[in-house]
Amino acid sequence: MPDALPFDLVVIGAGPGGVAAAETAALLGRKVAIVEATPLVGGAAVNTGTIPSKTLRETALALSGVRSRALHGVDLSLRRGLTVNDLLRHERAVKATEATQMRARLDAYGVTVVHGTGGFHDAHTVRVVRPTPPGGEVYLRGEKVLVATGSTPARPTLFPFQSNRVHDSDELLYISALPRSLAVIGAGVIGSEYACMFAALGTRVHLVDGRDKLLPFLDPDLSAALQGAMTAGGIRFWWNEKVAKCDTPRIGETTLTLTSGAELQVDQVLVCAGRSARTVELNPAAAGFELTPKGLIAVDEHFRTTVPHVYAVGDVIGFPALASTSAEQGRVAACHMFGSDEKDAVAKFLPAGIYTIPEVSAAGLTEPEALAAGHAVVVGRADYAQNPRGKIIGDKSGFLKLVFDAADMKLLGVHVIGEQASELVHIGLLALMAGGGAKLFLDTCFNYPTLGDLYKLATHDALIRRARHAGRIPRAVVS
Ligand SMILES: Cc1cc2nc3c(=O)[nH]c(=O)nc-3n(C[C@H](O)[C@H](O)[C@H](O)COP(=O)(O)OP(=O)(O)OC[C@H]3O[C@@H](n4cnc5c(N)ncnc54)[C@H](O)[C@@H]3O)c2cc1C
Ligand SMILES: NC(=O)c1ccc[n+]([C@@H]2O[C@H](COP(=O)([O-])OP(=O)(O)OC[C@H]3O[C@@H](n4cnc5c(N)ncnc54)[C@H](O)[C@@H]3O)[C@@H](O)[C@H]2O)c1
Repeated sequence: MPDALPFDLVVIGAGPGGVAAAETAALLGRKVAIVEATPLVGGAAVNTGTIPSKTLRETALALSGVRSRALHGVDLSLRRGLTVNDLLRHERAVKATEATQMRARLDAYGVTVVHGTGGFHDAHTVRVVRPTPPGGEVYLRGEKVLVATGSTPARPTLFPFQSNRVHDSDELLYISALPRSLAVIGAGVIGSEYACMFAALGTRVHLVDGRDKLLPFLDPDLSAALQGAMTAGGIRFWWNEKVAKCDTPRIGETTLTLTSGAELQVDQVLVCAGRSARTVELNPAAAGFELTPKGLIAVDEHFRTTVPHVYAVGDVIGFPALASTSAEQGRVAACHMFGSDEKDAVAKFLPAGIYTIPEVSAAGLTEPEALAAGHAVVVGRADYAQNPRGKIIGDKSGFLKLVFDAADMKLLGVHVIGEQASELVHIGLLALMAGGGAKLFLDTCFNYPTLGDLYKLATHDALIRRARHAGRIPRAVVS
């Protein structure tokens, strides 16, 4: 082995987890190297997953006229001449800019970016195989090593991915034609988001899932509302179904035979059946740790593996496997390994933002979770249609649901479905972080007209329900 270049920290994988750890360690004055297998930094978040899918959604909303159709009598639909390039152009521009900016930030922080595939040579040394040409190997020695190699789409063997009409979520970004009809396999977050996007573009979408409920971790009111909106948007759900057979003739439509015997004829197939941790090139045995039976890396609350100077964050450690939480974990790991108390734990409340059409977002407890935890619960709901900004943007079905502890009116959970849900949730998220509740929302003066004002309306609703329950408010007498 040639001499290894010495660093305080060697990070393997430049997705949100690895980049956040590298930047944090650099800010703490440490000498950091980050190894990335692809030519661009940013990982799945920037290059194949989060940013691409959200950009495609935005483009689809604009091109299809879905947003403008909600406004009275305005239809700006451009769908007729839509090509796949119209859809993908903005996505390519946004992700390229984001990756370039992220790389520039790493350079500015003095982080050494090494292009190549990293794996353990021994517990402190990472061997990097450089892409050819020019090829070759580089060895990096880290006092600490952090693994943030992320995940790749699961590819069930039943599906002929060699066909150019059967895709996983990475390949979807290279389709050559918009699907006339599409079977999406897996109604998880990725499948639901892409199903909505294609339905908005006018593709006939079938959404197939082995389970019987849409995104079961959501508050049931939101899950039901989302399923209703997706159905109204033209998506056909196939619950308790898996694909038993997928026939892709060279010419003509693909036939999917489902476990019930039902047959679907579709133009293209998108498989979104979960993701697998990427550890194939890692060689963890050389570092002295093993993978779990599910192929993940087990860590403690500081994101340390069983080898104390080796840490792991992000998708490679499993749930919740989000860009937001991966970055959060990266910061905690970097602070812990260098003895900083700047950030000693991940945030107590982690939000979920799901970019379906309509968008859904939540933080804290759902109503059933709050009840199961023994709280006396009162909920407050406010519909976008009751709010002037909601009327202006033409969102007739969105709503905000707040879950309070009826005893002290502290907020336990916030749930939003509708335009800008993933932004609107942050008001409730901050209230959760601050231990606030009804008083905070009533004391706050919100801009008018804004969706933020829904917090006041939902709080009033909860207070009225609570007072009614206690018999303190008489019902209005209708004459
Ligand atoms: C379609 C889709 C949509 C998503 N939408 C959202 C969303 O809206 N919000 C959200 O929060 N999350 C979203 N996610 C999830 C999010 O993208 C991931 O949770 C996040 O990117 C994980 O970050 P990471 O740092 O763990 O790994 P990744 O982002 O996967 O990055 C890992 C990096 O490591 C590199 N690598 C792997 N092995 C090696 C090696 N041996 N040597 C060198 N480099 C290596 C890879 O090339 C990659 O660049 C989405 C994911 C997908 C697929
Ligand atoms: N907005 C966001 O936060 C966001 C967006 C996209 C992805 N992500 C992350 O990406 C990860 C992966 O998402 P995903 O949607 O691929 O996985 P997932 O595990 O969330 O969902 C997979 C779905 O596919 C179904 N399924 C699996 N195999 C099947 C089969 N053979 N036939 C029918 N149904 C089948 C499962 O029942 C499940 O509902 C998640 O961890 C998620 O957190 C997050």
